[in-house]
Amino acid sequence: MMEEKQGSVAEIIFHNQENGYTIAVFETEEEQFTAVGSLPSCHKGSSYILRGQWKIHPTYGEQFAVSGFEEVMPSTEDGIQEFLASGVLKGIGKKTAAAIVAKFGSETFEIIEKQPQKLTEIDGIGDKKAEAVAEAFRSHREFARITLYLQQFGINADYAMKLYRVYGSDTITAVEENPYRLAEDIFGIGFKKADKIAEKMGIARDDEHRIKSGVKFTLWYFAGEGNTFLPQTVLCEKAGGLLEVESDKINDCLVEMAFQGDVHIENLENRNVVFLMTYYLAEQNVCKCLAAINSAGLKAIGSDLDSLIAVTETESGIALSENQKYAVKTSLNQGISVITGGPGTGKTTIINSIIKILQHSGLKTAIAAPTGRAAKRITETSGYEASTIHRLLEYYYSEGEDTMRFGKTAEDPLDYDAVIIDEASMIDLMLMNGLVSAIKPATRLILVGDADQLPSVGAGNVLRDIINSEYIYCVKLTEIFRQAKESLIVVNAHKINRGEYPDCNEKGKDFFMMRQKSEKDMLNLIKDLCIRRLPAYYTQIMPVRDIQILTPVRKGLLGSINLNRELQDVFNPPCPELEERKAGDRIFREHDKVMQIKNNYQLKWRNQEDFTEGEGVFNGDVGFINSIDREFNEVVVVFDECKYVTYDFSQLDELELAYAVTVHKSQGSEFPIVIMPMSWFPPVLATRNLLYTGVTRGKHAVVLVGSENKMHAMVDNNRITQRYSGLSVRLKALLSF
Ligand SMILES: Nc1ncnc2c1ncn2[C@@H]1O[C@H](COP(=O)(O)OP(=O)(O)OP(=O)(O)O)[C@@H](O)[C@H]1O
Repeated sequence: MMEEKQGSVAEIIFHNQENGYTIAVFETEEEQFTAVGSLPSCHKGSSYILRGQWKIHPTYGEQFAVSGFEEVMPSTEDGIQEFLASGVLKGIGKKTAAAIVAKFGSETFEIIEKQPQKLTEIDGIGDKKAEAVAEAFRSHREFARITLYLQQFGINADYAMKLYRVYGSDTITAVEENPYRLAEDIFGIGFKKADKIAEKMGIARDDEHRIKSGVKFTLWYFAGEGNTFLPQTVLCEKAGGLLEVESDKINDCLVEMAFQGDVHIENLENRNVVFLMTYYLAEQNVCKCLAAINSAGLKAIGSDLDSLIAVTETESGIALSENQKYAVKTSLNQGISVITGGPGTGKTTIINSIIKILQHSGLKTAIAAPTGRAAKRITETSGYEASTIHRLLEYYYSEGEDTMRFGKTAEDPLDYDAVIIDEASMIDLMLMNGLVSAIKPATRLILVGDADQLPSVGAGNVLRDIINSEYIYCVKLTEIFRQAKESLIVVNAHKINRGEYPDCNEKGKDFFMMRQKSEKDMLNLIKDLCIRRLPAYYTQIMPVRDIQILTPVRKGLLGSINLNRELQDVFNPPCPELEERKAGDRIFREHDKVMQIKNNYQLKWRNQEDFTEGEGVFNGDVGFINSIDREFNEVVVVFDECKYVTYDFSQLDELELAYAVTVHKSQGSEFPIVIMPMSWFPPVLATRNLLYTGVTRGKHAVVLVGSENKMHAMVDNNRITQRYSGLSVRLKALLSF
């Protein structure tokens, strides 16, 4: 039940300057209690009217959870003095506060706000300090007024602070003029939240700002699903459903948005399509750059290629097949080339050969991959130092723009004669745009990957679009080499890819199917495999680190959320020695295996082995919780066994438990042992493509648990989710030039 309390802060137990989260002891005339919630610029002695309700904390008992508040300015001289000395106004200590109140009494606030020059009558306060005190007081009052105003629209103090940081003293005007602006300007406020605020403000359903914001939200939402544009009819239908307005109104707004440069409308393959401007510009630029790189003259390779290939064959002891030789030659003779093939078809072998030839010819070469895990793997398998594409492009976080930028650009391009990118199927349109912008013509760009893997998480279908366009030379590798043939994982992956059912349970092999009928039995078997059966057979493994459960879905008994809950219980159960922290409906415990689920370019890490430091933790990075500190509200996670990253409790939404992850999230990673449940999953997800991607993540063993029929159904389901992307069409158009 909601209650209201008026009191003052007797003691601050915790206060986070960044988001205002506070735990404080409050005093009213009758009682003392602990209040918890967002109370920005809260100080000892501040008085408030608090709104909220009583909650029981399992460790700390009864607490008042604050949902709204109003600061009450003190009226007595003692109260004013305590306020001034509380630290709210920097530079005023106890002595100065006492002197000010002794001189101006109950008019103190009035003087500070309106006639600050009078403060110079006090010893130790000059003109500059007087103005600074006045400024701090005004902004404190202004923020209190803004917070109070925003509360009526359901905007809590945490968001009020974010708004105030962006709009400053114009916050109220900004919200009143167009609450939908918040969806674009404030991280954490999306269209739906902005729409709720607008509804409380009485803004009409067919208001122009509302429709434009809903259109952008729809385009962003579908970009999140992989699409760089939407056909106009689809956009009108989807945005119309969201906004509950007619298509005509949306079409009218679209025209205006196109004039304002928010969206781009064009006719692509005989239908009108709508792009968010950023994606349109990126697609255009990728085409332009690919055309420039493809047609530029190249620095010559040292001597004739056949003899150079022969040298690398002698060095490696591997005689390349004709197709492999063709791939090597193509990539060295063309501005851009693509080498694609499934597992064990010799991609790494070819990369090694290409690098050697480039080195023999004195050509400077860079090798990179879209993720840190993939880069690490290249370094391990090839012996050449590979980096992430982000690092190659010298990414940094631009404070002013509040976004990530690349240091390497068209103006300051990469200084290499060749750039080799592995795992190219994971590159999305925006990353490709960054990459090709920074590659100067006359550099060879060699894209290596498996086009049959799931496409990139981000928008675009870059590798497949490039291959389908036929604008760029592409070599397809199909032969599986002897050594790779010994692995049933490799052989079965190719079978799955061809639409054939995999062979299971050959003795002494690495690919197994363990049949179970009910989902509950599958779950129990997965747990048993993890804690008992697999560690007993593969005695070298560390189960939590080396066994990875991959599932198509997040929800349901066999979805990643529930699997994580169940596996946390067996791998890392509650224990009095282990600290834990609840975040939403998840519990994080010391030693838990966790995954970062968004790119954070600002998060700092420290390498405890070589004491280097840096910034940036990426979507898909897996680590372990080293410690949880309740006093400082911090969780320390170790990535790659040596990189320590500190998360504030308020950042825990960037982490998820990672005993089980979705196949989509596992792209680019390899795990010693992979377990995949084979149950009924929605057909849009349970595809051949997804099974293939999951199976190819396993290095030493793949165990499928569940129904063979369901596994067969996945192999039969050759549906490839259609992504709207214009890159292929644009590249095709270049063929006629
Ligand atoms: N021409 C060849 N003759 C004999 N063996 C070869 C040849 N090319 C590659 N191999 C061998 O085949 C195996 C797979 O090759 P490689 O690792 O290069 O493939 P890959 O496509 O990179 O595989 P993955 O995608 O699984 O990493 C390796 O053991 C490699 O030594």
